[in-house]
Amino acid sequence: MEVKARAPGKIILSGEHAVVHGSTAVAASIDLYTYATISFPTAENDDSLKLQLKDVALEFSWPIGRIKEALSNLGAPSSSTPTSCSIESVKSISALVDEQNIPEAKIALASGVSAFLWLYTSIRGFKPATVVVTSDLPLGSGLGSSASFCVALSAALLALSDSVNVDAQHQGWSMFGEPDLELLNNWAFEGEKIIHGKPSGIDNTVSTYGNMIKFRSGNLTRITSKMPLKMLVTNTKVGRNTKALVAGVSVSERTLRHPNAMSFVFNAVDSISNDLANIILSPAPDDVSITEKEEKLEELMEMNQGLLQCMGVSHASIETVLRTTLKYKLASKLTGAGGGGCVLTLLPTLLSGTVVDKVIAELESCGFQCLIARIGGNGVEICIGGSS
Ligand SMILES: Nc1ncnc2c1ncn2[C@@H]1O[C@H](COP(=O)(O)OP(=O)(O)O)[C@@H](O)[C@H]1O
Ligand SMILES: C[C@@](O)(CCOP(=O)(O)O)CC(=O)O
Ligand SMILES: [Mg+2]
Repeated sequence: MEVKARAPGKIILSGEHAVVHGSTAVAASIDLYTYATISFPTAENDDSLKLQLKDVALEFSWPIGRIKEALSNLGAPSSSTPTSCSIESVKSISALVDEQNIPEAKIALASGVSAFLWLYTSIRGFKPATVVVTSDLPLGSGLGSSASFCVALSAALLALSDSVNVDAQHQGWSMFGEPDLELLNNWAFEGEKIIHGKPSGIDNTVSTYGNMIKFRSGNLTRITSKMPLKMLVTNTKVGRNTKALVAGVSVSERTLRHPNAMSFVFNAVDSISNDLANIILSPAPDDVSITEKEEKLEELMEMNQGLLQCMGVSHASIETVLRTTLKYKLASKLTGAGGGGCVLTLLPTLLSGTVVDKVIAELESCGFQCLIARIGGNGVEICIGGSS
């Protein structure tokens, strides 16, 4: 028996960082996924929990007895009640992760491994299994790999519990029902907290529900775009860590130093996100109105980028992408935590394919990697039997 879940990555069209401080943000799922597969030991004597992270070529194995000993305070698992990892459990889990000697160059992965251990033991308890994770997403680049990792794991784990309804006879990928999605999203948020420190919840929510959402203070509004939206995603390949950008060096510290100024910045972002959502939601019956709306979106993206710069999360590589796309009269903004990572560029409907090819060629000549993301699409899905 094998259970496989997949959860999409995301782009944030407007409002990253400010959303952590209570502003509205708009995000959409993209057709790049993280997959989590759980299978059970065949050998009777295999009493261990194994985690294989294929993208980073790392494998971990813990004897179940060792996990039980470290997390003896946990009690019976309660998959229907998402629970935060206590300070005491954080310490015990860190000890379990430290014992695995992750190479220094890959130490950023330790938080993901900790999130895995918390989700696994809280939802499934102390049972042996092998969990394999693979992803289409670049890790740590602003496309929400951490959230899709937590959503895919929560989905696969919950599918094996009594807390959700899954149709074991269904062939191929299937979606969860509404109450199950809420439970799964809340669990994924607990994992995302371990990776990010202080997440807003937008990434796990859009990965869970898919399509496009407006998000503010933990509440989501689903939105359906009334216009075609094509985005070029440029990965600067400059690595960074969301936790550090959210909490440490930049936004939160700047907010402490300049609370009034930053509250105006966050309010401006809130208005930009609401305006952006209204434009996307209003009907566009012909090419002229689509072009008008695209011009307004471009302006809002540029304004949002200016405010992200103001928050201190831009980067020289991001500025290079902005300058390059501007040469072709295209508007761009960073997406996700910034500090490197990915940049979004709106590709207007009437833009010729030749211009798109030229801008991509110029960006790639700078060492960046471009992709055109399909926006929207399903959120998390499950496949029992693992044939897909
Ligand atoms: N496929 C994966 N395999 C292992 N760890 C992952 C995977 N996807 C995400 N992670 C965890 O999430 C972290 C990256 O999250 P983050 O810094 O928030 O960037 P982003 O969410 O933009 O990709 C990684 O360092 C790792 O801990
Ligand atoms: C910066 C932030 O708004 C988005 C982070 O996205 P990512 O981890 O960089 O993909 C943080 C959050 O909302 O939790
Ligand atoms: Mg993340």
